[in-house]
Order: sequence, then C-alpha cells, then structure tokens
Amino acid sequence: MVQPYKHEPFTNFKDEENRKAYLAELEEVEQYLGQDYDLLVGGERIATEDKIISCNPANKEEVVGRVSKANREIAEKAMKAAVEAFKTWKKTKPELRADVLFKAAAIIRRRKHEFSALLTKEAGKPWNEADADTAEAIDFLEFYGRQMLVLKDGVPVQSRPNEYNRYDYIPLGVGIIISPWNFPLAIMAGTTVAAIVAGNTVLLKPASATPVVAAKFVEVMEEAGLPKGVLNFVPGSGAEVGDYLVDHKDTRFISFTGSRDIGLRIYERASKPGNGQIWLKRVIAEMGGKDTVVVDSEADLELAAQAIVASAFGFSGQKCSAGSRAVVVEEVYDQVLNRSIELTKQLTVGNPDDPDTYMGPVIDQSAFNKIMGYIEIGREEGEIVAGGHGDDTKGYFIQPTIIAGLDPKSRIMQEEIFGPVVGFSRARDFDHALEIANNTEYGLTGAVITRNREKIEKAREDFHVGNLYFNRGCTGAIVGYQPFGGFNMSGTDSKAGGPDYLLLHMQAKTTSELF
Ligand SMILES: NC(=O)c1ccc[n+]([C@@H]2O[C@H](COP(=O)([O-])OP(=O)(O)OC[C@H]3O[C@@H](n4cnc5c(N)ncnc54)[C@H](O)[C@@H]3O)[C@@H](O)[C@H]2O)c1
Ligand SMILES: N[C@@H](CCC=O)C(=O)O
Repeated sequence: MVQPYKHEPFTNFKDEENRKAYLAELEEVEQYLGQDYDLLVGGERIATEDKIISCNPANKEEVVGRVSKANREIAEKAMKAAVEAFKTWKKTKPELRADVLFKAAAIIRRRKHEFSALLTKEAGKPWNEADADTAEAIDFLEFYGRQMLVLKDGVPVQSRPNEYNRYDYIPLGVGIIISPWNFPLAIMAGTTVAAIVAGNTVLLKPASATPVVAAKFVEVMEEAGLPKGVLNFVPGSGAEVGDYLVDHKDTRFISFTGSRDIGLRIYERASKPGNGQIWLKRVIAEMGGKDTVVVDSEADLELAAQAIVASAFGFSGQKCSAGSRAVVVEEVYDQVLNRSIELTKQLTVGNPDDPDTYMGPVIDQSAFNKIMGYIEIGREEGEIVAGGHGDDTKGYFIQPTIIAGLDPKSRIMQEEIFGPVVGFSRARDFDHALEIANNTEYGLTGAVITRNREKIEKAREDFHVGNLYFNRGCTGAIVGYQPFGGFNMSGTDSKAGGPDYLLLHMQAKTTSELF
C-alpha cells in the first residue's frame, strides 16, 4: 500500500551527526572525482573520445568528471532505441512504472548526502541548497509516482443506457528532456521521470556544466529496474544534439527548462514539422524570471529585509525564482534598504565544502563575466551599496551585491542577471509597487510583505506571476505544496510538482461502446 505523499524533510546541519555524515560523503565523492562516465543508449554504454569536462566552480582546477559527449549519429541511435522501447513501455502497467520511481526515490534517499555532496562539488551548492535539491528530486519521484496511480484509470464521464463511455489518458511517444545546471538533480530528475511514469520514453540531454550528477541519476534509474531504451542518456552540445533532436520527426514532445532565449528557439523550431512528421510537437518550456519582493509601508520590516536577502542571495541568486528586484514603498524604503545592507554584509562567501559558507561560487567563467558586466551597468544606473566585487582566480566568486535607487525600467530592474545581484526601486504607494512588479516581460515568482489583508487580496488578483508568496521570500517551492511555473516569458506555466503536470505528457482518448 502506497503511503500518502509527504515532502522529504530538510537536514538540520546544526546537528553534529548530520554534519559528520555530510563531511564523510564529501570525502566519499572526492574519491571518485575525475572519473569517466558513458552515454546510455538502448541499455548499451557508449564511451566517446570527445568528453564534456565538468569542473568544480569553487576550484576550477578540480575535475569532477569526464562525460562522454553524444553527436548526431549517437543521438539518432538513441532516438531509434527510444522509439522501439516505447512499443512495450507504453503498455507496461502504470503501477509497475510508478514502482520504478518509488524504488529510485528509496535509493536516492539512502544515498542522500552523497548526492548532495556531489552537487556541492559540481554545482557549487552550499550544504542547505544541495540538500534541498536532493530532497526535491526525491519529492518528484514520490509525487509523480502517486499522480500516475491517480490518473491510470482516466476520469469518469457520463454514459447512457446501453452505452459505455470512457475517458483515458495515454502516453505521447518519445520526449526530449533538456535540463538546466542550476537544479541539476531535482529539475533534471523531475522532468525525466514525469515523462517516463506517464508511459513515454525519453532522451535526456542534461546541462553541460553538470552532467556527472545526471549520469549518477541514470545509474539509479537502471538499478531501480527501468527497462533498456526507456531512458537514453545523451549529454552533448545544445547547438548540435539539441537542435537535431528538437527538429527530429520522431520527437513527440520536448520538456525544456532553461533560459528565455533557448526556450524561444526551441518553441519556434518545434512548431515546424519535419519531413515525415505526422503530429504537432508538444513543448513544455519553463524559462527565466525577474522576480520581485514588494514591501508595503504596513509591514514587518525585519521580515521584509530577511525575505529580500534570502530570495536574492540563496545559491548566489542562480534560481529562476530569485528575488532580483526589491520594490519598496517610499515611507519605509530607507529602513528596509539599510537593514538589507546590514544583513548582506554578514553573509559569508567561500568554498561550499565549508558548512559555514552561505554563498558559494557562480557556475562558470561565462556566468562570472556576465554578472560582473551587469554590476558595471548597475554602477551607471544606480548606486552600489553592498558588494560589487568578484574574484575568479581560484573559483568564480562574486560578493552579494545591492544596487539602490534604480529606475524601475533600468536594465538591472528588467533583465535576468542570474547572479547575486538585487536592485532596489522606490514606489509611491502599494498600487504603484504592484504596477512596477508587473512591468517586466516575465511572470514567474513574487512576494508581498504586508500586514494589510486588503492589500494581500489585491495582490492575489493583480500581481501577475505563477507563484506568489505572502510574508515570506519568493524562492523554495515544495513539490505537491506549491506547484511551480510562470506566466508570460517565464514559460508555459507547466506547474512542476502540481496535480496537472503529468497530463502535459499524455493525451486523452475517448472510447464509446454501444451494447
Ligand atoms: N522556470 C523554471 O522552472 C526554471 C528553472 C530553472 C532554471 N530556469 C532558467 O534556466 C536558465 C539557467 O539555466 P541554463 O543556463 O542551463 O539555461 P540554458 O538555456 O543556457 O540551457 C538549458 C539547457 O538547454 C540546452 N541547450 C542550449 N542550446 C540548445 C539548443 N539550441 N537546443 C536544445 N537545447 C539547448 C543546454 O545545453 C541546457 O541543457 C535561467 O534563465 C533560469 O531562469 C528556469
Ligand atoms: N523551484 C525553485 C526554483 C527553480 C528555478 O531555478 C524555487 O521555487 O525556488
């Protein structure tokens, strides 16, 4: 009997035993740094000469792993394997498919700190952020397994005398899963297993910065009993393998999570049918954000500053949900800004191996350069009142940075920076604050800090984002509790971890029989 779903608890690292356990797993992971990882195609392991070299962003000399790189020929082979495996996987009982997910969840739970320690090494995640990423991966496995058990018999529809009508969900076909590096376990695993449990077969192309944790996850799925060809592992270049698979006539759907620009490229390419293609490709695209914490004059100002700082600088602001804009009502602007500066100056930046590090590095040289470029723009557009410096000698470290006095239409307040930078703008009153909050092309997350019930209700209606939070920060959605996804250029609002998510990977079939 499947137990009711509950989210995986976070680890309390104040507990000495937990600290010791995490340190032991960091040592364990260090033993296997630098190893080679193969592709997986139709159950066959393939090693290529050409490798993706994954490096530790906190110590760029340290190689985390060398992962074989797929090319078009291998991608084609993987597509054929997935098409073949779909013939049997689509007919495999949904209960059995769900059991594979439950077993995979149990395996990852037993190796929880090992996976998190690998995230610390490969993505530069501080302990609590890595722990949350692993917990979310477990949650996706547990939640989607249960959702499939709910959907397996379809939904009742009306029948009439001597007529029996049914409404069932059937899988789509072969899906391409394209995942980002910032939640390299949770989002990669969640998008993969949602497609699989619904009866589809997939080709997984993880982000090139974090392929090792994806390779480890693929091993877990094999251990959990997934048949050959259902999950094919094809890391590779977006431009080469990504475009090829997006354009492929046998691709039935694409599940993409990543930037706005790549999301738009995929959306456009997928709309053009390839030679011999007999369907419209479905696209799930979860993209960027420019997320705002709104602070009202009638608010707990300490809570407001805490929420701004946590939302802006958790995992160095490298979350689509990051609160990269603070819009504060005039009356309390100076107080909130000053307290946010104080809190920011207390944050520790350093090697995420150290449990006392709050903020680790950003992911790579190109991210470092881009974020430092934005900080320079910020010097022109506003005033740097905290941080503003970076150091890329050993790893890619950037101080948490606050830029104050910004025009709401400035670049810092409009463009996704994806780093530890938050811009502050003043609003005349609460209505003006909401107007500013809605003035970007994105619509992913937002938070409102106020004690006023009417203002909460106004924001509930008028603040146009997929995930809106009151009196807390705007990051950290939990699977099954706060289904996640955004409006406008933030994507197709797929609501990962929500009750409708699996349906995006299925099609409904009506049957009607007369007696
Ligand atoms: N909305 C969400 O749920 C969500 C969650 C996490 C991250 N994100 C967004 O992701 C971005 C950061 O992640 P990123 O830097 O990995 O994004 P990215 O768009 O650069 O890459 C995402 C994935 O797309 C692949 N890719 C690149 N070019 C491709 C192509 N031509 N065809 C197919 N695939 C291609 C990459 O290799 C990677 O696997 C941010 O914009 C962030 O906001 C959104
Ligand atoms: N789901 C995560 C964000 C994922 C994107 O980076 C959150 O709610 O903070």
